[in-house]
Amino acid sequence: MHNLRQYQVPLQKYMAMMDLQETSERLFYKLLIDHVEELLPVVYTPTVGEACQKYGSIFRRPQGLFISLKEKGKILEVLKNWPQRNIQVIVVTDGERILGLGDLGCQGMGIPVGKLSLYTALGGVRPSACLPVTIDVGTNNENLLKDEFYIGLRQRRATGEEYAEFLHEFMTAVKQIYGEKVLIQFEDFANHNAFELLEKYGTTHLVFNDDIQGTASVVLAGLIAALKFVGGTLADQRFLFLGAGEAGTGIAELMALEMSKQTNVPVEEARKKIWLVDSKGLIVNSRWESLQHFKKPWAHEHEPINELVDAVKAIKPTVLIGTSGVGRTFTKDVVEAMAALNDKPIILSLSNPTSQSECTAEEAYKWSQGRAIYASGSPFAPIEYEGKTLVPGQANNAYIFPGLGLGLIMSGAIRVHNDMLLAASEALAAQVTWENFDKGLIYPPFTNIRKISAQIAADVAAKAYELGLATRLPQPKDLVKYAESCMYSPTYRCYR
Ligand SMILES: O=C([O-])CC(=O)C(=O)O
Ligand SMILES: [Mg+2]
Repeated sequence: MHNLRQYQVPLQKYMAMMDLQETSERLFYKLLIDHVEELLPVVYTPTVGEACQKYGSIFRRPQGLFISLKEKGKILEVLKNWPQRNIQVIVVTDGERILGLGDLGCQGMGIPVGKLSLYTALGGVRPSACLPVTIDVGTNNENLLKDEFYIGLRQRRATGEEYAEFLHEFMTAVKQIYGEKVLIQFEDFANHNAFELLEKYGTTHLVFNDDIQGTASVVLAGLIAALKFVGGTLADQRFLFLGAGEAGTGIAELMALEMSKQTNVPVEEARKKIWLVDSKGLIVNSRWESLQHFKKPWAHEHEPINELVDAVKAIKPTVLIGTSGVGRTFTKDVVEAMAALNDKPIILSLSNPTSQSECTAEEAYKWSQGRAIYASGSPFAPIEYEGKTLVPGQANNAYIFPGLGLGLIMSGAIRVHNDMLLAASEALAAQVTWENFDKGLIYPPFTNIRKISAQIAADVAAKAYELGLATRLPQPKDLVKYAESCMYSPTYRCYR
């Protein structure tokens, strides 16, 4: 740690950590686990974003498996080149929508690598059971196509049937070589592929889209925790989203599902409490014809509104959620409008990395006179406000996917079910204490994350058994203990 702390620049720390992962995996994980709050922002959001942007020029080793269009027809053989055979989790991207940074082509590899290191550090999945994959079908990023250090195919993205066939070959090969119980996490695909892939493979593979489902589960957990302390139910809230992509519609759907369960109303009814704004304004019925299919459930009856601030004033939300991938969109007048409507406005600015955050923690507190309940996707430092220290929480997927993945693996689950996501949310929310909330937190600190992951894993596994989706029989008696016993730990012997 002393060594690492010599570096002032986050990207240098990142490179030093990547070198360490290569040369001494155990030490890498030992550091990451023992200093999780300090090192998470280095190996993961936000620094991983910059690393992906510069991936070609800081390239040292492949780190994961690149599967390019040139290997069409041979994907099974390519998978066999990977030195490990006993794979339990694959994180795969095609690099088209890396965080809120857009198309980074095959430089998106930083994301599967980073996410899988968290599977190990936070969720205890053995490093050798993790396989990072980047599918290279080209890039539409002109700067990368011209960049002499770009490491991927220099062609525009394959689309349509060519893309679908290539992905299908990959999905088929993965099941053939690793079996039915390998978990495939889709990460940072563009909207136009993400929803379809999840739907298409959800019935044949153990798949999970972190941007749609992981984000949803984390945000729902934060809201359940917040309501535990401020009072009220989900159904009492009015929600407004800026951004109607994977994260926005994913969160909205999971919340509607939870509301429908809590209050026994049909999910279509619950959806009416949730409003979304996209780049063309409030999503309303009159836009129906031109809406992408995943936005259609959110079109309600209202006159068109273009500006977010006007939508806030018209809809009067109690909760405002930013998932647009565009930074600085929660402007002063937007936050002030939320603060005028609510005693304790809940404001979540979820876009990543930090540069894309809808507003900073300081802005949310300052513009709401310290009243906002705020969390962000990328971390912000604590803020002093009128003598009180307010600690912004991090509403990041990293709270959920490692524990969820462990739960799926340890129960031998063969499909992911929405009820498992709800179980994960409730398990996470249950870990938030009054002491956390008093500081402004709607998530527990990351320092206890391995315990939290074990709890999430146990509850997810319990749900898998209940739903008849678990294949590891008989069911272990104490699932928390069992989860803990399954977790990889980078231990060192003590010789004196
Ligand atoms: O990586 C993160 O911090 C969360 C995430 O999945 C994304 O922003 O796409
Ligand atoms: Mg992502």
